[in-house]
Amino acid sequence: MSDVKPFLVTKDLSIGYKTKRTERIISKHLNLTLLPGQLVCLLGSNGSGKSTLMRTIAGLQPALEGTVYIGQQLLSGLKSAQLAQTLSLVLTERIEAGNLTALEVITLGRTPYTGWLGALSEIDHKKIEEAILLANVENLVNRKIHQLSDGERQKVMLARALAQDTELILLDEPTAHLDLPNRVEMMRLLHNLARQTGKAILLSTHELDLALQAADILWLMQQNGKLVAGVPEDLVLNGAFEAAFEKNGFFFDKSSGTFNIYQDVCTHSISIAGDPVLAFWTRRALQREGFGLTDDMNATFKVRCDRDAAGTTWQMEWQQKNAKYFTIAELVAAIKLAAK
Ligand SMILES: Nc1ncnc2c1ncn2[C@@H]1O[C@H](COP(=O)(O)OP(=O)(O)OP(=O)(O)O)[C@@H](O)[C@H]1O
Repeated sequence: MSDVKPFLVTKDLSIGYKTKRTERIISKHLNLTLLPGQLVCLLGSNGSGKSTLMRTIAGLQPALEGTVYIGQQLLSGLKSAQLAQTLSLVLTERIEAGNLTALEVITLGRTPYTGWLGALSEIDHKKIEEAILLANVENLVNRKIHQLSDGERQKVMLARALAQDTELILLDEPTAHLDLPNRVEMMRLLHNLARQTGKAILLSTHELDLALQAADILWLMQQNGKLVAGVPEDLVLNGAFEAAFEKNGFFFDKSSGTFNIYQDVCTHSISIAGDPVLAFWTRRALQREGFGLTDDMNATFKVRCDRDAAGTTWQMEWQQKNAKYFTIAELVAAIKLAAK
């Protein structure tokens, strides 16, 4: 057994909403652990309870039952100043930062140590500088926060959390509003940060692909209210990942690690061999057309794709016939014709 001390532990935690008359349990019996240096992605379909769990862990809403330990201490016993030195929370909503510059917002991350408008010590300055470098926002520090793009502001808010220098960082949908390159960059940044700094990072996201690649551990909120935790690849192979997002009209393709919106509608089967990149994109085009793909040697159409200095070719065999094509468009057109 490892003797690494977790930064976060939940014991038999129930999360949800309570009024005088009603209680709505979103998830219960949550026994979760977050270790130093771990990047954990919290995934689940809309309304499954991700924000509720994040808010409960951050102490923004009470647990219905059970306990949350931050470090070795009970969350409910921590004073807000102590909590702010242990846990930082980055939300997606636009913050009201008036006319502040990015540097001033990042500096606010030191408030738990300096007090409101307190003088900055040498350590504070050092932590702010480190945070700016880690979050890669050197070029933004003198800009007004309200003049930044969503992606730029999101990185500044991460820098503020880093300046707060807590063991635990919680981020609610940090990639919302970002374009694809910035989503990839943010995930890579968070992945590297966990590794470099030993902080534990928990983020909720709808970026299934990126989470599968970047997370050390996934927390999957299932449709039945249960939460399954594990290494991404294990959750894919044991079907838990697929089950969390089960819906009619698409399925998770374990062989490519992507959700597939197409369903086989054609009875003919096709096998594809050869160059793996060409095979991948050929498969995509054929699935869109509704063809079933197989590894079976007895497939109706056998395609072999190759790439060399002369270019790309698709060789197809069917019913003792043989033909060669030079684009996917030509291949698909030929198969559609032959399959009629
Ligand atoms: N203040 C509230 N009072 C009662 N129920 C609430 C409250 N806020 C959220 N809920 C309900 O709790 C459930 C979980 O909501 P939550 O916002 O945690 O889901 P989520 O996984 O973050 O969703 P999304 O992916 O859409 O952001 C939902 O059914 C929601 O309607």
